[in-house]
Amino acid sequence: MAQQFDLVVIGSGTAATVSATHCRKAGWSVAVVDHRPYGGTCALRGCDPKKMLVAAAEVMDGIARMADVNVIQGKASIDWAALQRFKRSFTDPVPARREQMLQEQGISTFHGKACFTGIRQVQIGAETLDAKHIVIAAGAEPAPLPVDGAGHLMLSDAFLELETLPQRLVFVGGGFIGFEFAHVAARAGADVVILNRGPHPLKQFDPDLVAALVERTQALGIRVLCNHEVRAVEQTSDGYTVRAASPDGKAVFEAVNVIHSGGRVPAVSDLDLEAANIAHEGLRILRNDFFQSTSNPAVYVVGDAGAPPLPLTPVAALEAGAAAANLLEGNHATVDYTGIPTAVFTEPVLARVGLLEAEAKAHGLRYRVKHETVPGWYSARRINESCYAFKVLVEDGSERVLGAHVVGPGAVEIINLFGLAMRTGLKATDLAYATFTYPTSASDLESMLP
Ligand SMILES: Cc1cc2nc3c(=O)[nH]c(=O)nc-3n(C[C@H](O)[C@H](O)[C@H](O)COP(=O)(O)OP(=O)(O)OC[C@H]3O[C@@H](n4cnc5c(N)ncnc54)[C@H](O)[C@@H]3O)c2cc1C
Ligand SMILES: NC(=O)c1ccc[n+]([C@@H]2O[C@H](COP(=O)([O-])OP(=O)(O)OC[C@H]3O[C@@H](n4cnc5c(N)ncnc54)[C@H](O)[C@@H]3O)[C@@H](O)[C@H]2O)c1
Repeated sequence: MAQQFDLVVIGSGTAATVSATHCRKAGWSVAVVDHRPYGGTCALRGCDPKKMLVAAAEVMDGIARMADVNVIQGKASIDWAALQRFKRSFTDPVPARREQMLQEQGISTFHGKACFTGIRQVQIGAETLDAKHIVIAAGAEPAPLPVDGAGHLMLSDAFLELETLPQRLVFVGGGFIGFEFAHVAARAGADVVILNRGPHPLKQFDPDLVAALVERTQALGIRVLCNHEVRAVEQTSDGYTVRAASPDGKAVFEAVNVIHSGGRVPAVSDLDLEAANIAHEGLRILRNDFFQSTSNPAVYVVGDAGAPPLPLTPVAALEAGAAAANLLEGNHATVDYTGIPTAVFTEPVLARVGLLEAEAKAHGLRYRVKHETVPGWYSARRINESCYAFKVLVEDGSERVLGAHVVGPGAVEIINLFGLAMRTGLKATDLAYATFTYPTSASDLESMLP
């Protein structure tokens, strides 16, 4: 006999938790299902564990910068096993706590892989759930790469769990994961190569600031090779051989581990979307502005599973909140993606909010721009940081901030302030009026305005 619910949510990550708890608070009967430990990518296999590892890299970088000016004497090193234990002190309790939190609210929790067996029906192993509504919050997974021996690629989940750090690593892809993990691994003493298919690594970011970060990355001993498309990974007696197509023909690299950092796609291929008449183009479910399937009105799709414009945790939460409001009160809530910041947690951080200069040009906007490289500014000098640059675009007439881009100390918090301005309609003149404590990264902001 099928169990009946007002709402079944597939996933237990950020998007799932937000939509499930909102609907439960309104009195709906709600079920959540996940086939992996409860908590989702951000808390267990993404943002949070990654930034625990970054914490050690930050300290190592600070020591290296101060040692360069003879302020720090002696050597420090990362004890990788201890770092992993420290990380697990955060991640290990997450699944039980998340499931308990849901259950305490009266949400039923299921374990197993869900797939559709009807318009409003989901199967989990031997259990059948009938639902008035279903939210797909199944997240994303590493993209299948057309690489011979792709099965040898280590996934980001496994990298974050490594008990010992291999001495030689190759990253397949120069995006978020490649750069963030490479910066951690290099600070922990590994020999690291990033191979990127196209000419532009981190292509979502300002190319001038990416160039500054690449220079800083290479100064750490990390080799960043563009126009290197990985074609094959072969197992050897002590690791792997990586073969890539390169401008010079073929390039060959040896590594103990080869890590997949070549992009992620919505994790919807096992859901049997056809069984529920859910229209899709490839792995992109067709949804309207209210996050509802265009072909099955009982189904909403949110977070990474819906291929959002920015596959980030805060976006998953925003979409799930809007979808829950639409489920409860009828379709009315959309998400404004303006002014949502994003950052690459290298050391130093590269961050962005709003439009790239090329996008502002393509939109035909009239703007002025200030782009400077400022390692001489006090915030950078104080910590002997050589990489500090920014680019800020302000629209002529309206004085709206169109886009802001920073690489360097405090970049992420500066970008958060620009994001606040963009989301709340503060003008560049308002930002200039603000008075921040000195000397801080925020107090650099005024000098960044064009
Ligand atoms: C290494 C890494 C680092 C990241 N760092 C950041 C960062 O610093 N900042 C940031 O904002 N974003 C970061 N992200 C992205 C962020 O983690 C995601 O955008 C966010 O977690 C998406 O949340 P979600 O709820 O949509 O999906 P998820 O959190 O991925 O949850 C989906 C859940 O659904 C489950 N599931 C899937 N299919 C089924 C099924 N058929 N049946 C049952 N359960 C199923 C999965 O097991 C998973 O638990 C990072 C991602 C990675 C991989
Ligand atoms: N700080 C953050 O917010 C953060 C951190 C990590 C991951 N994430 C999320 O995870 C997603 C996936 O991250 P990612 O780094 O895997 O993807 P990405 O899209 O950022 O970068 C993938 C890169 O791999 C390259 N590539 C693909 N196939 C290749 C091949 N065969 N050889 C060489 N290069 C190849 C692509 O050209 C691209 O530059 C991100 O889009 C982001 O949404 C976010």
